[in-house]
Amino acid sequence: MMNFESPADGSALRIHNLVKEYRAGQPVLKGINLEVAPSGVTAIIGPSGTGKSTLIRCINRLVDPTSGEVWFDGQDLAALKGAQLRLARRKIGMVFQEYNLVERLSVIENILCGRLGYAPLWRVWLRRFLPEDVERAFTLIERVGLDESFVRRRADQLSGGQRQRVGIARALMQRPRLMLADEPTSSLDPRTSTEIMDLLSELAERERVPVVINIHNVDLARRCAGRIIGLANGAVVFDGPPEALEHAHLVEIYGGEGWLQ
Ligand SMILES: Nc1ncnc2c1ncn2[C@@H]1O[C@H](COP(=O)(O)OP(=O)(O)OP(=O)(O)O)[C@@H](O)[C@H]1O
Repeated sequence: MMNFESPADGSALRIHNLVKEYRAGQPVLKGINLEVAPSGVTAIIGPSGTGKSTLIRCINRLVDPTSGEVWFDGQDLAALKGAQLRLARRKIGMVFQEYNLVERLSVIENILCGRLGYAPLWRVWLRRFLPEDVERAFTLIERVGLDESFVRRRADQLSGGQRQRVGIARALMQRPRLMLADEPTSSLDPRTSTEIMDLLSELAERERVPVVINIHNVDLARRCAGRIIGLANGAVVFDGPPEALEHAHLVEIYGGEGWLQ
């Protein structure tokens, strides 16, 4: 078998022959092979139910792959367990469609939650964060386009776009080596979706972190990603820059023709 142990070849992530079956004999992912460069935005597009979320979640092990390898930072994430998996996971920031904020906590506390994987339990329990973590949380509030007036606002008082900005800041708080975003704009209006995608793309460059995003909106994927991966029926059917994504590819990915006219 080929061995993809090291990212010394310049990839941040290498996925080899990844298979996921929720039911035995019915693979949702049918042997995915992918490499993600250490910078830039990669968008995964494809019809509903084709396995985009499953793919993203197999990377950080919110879903356990059935077989295959996920090489990241010198380790096969698919093979890790317990403490090793927790350590590896904290290097991967995750942004969710429904934000996954703690509603009754303030913006700053939600952002500081990004450090939970690093802090000893007693600090978490007493909510005593290190001054440098608090300072970084303040910096990130501005970096994601909010201002200091948001610091003490509770998460349940925010709009969808503001919540997603907090979700992104929380992921960045981990100082991640890779960011995953699972349909981060699906609950947002078109203008806010564009702003959030532009923000992710700007942060990918500024924070020098590769970002992999599942997204339904092909126009937004084209606008913000340097690379598009088209999934259909659990397999990669397109992999290239936005300029190379043509009508025929969209027909292959989504099927049919009428919707494209
Ligand atoms: N926990 C689960 N148990 C069983 N089947 C699941 C589970 N999660 C997802 N599936 C199935 O796996 C397939 C792929 O789902 P997945 O959510 O990965 O697709 P997707 O491309 O992200 O879809 P969408 O764009 O609608 O979110 C679907 O048929 C779905 O019903």
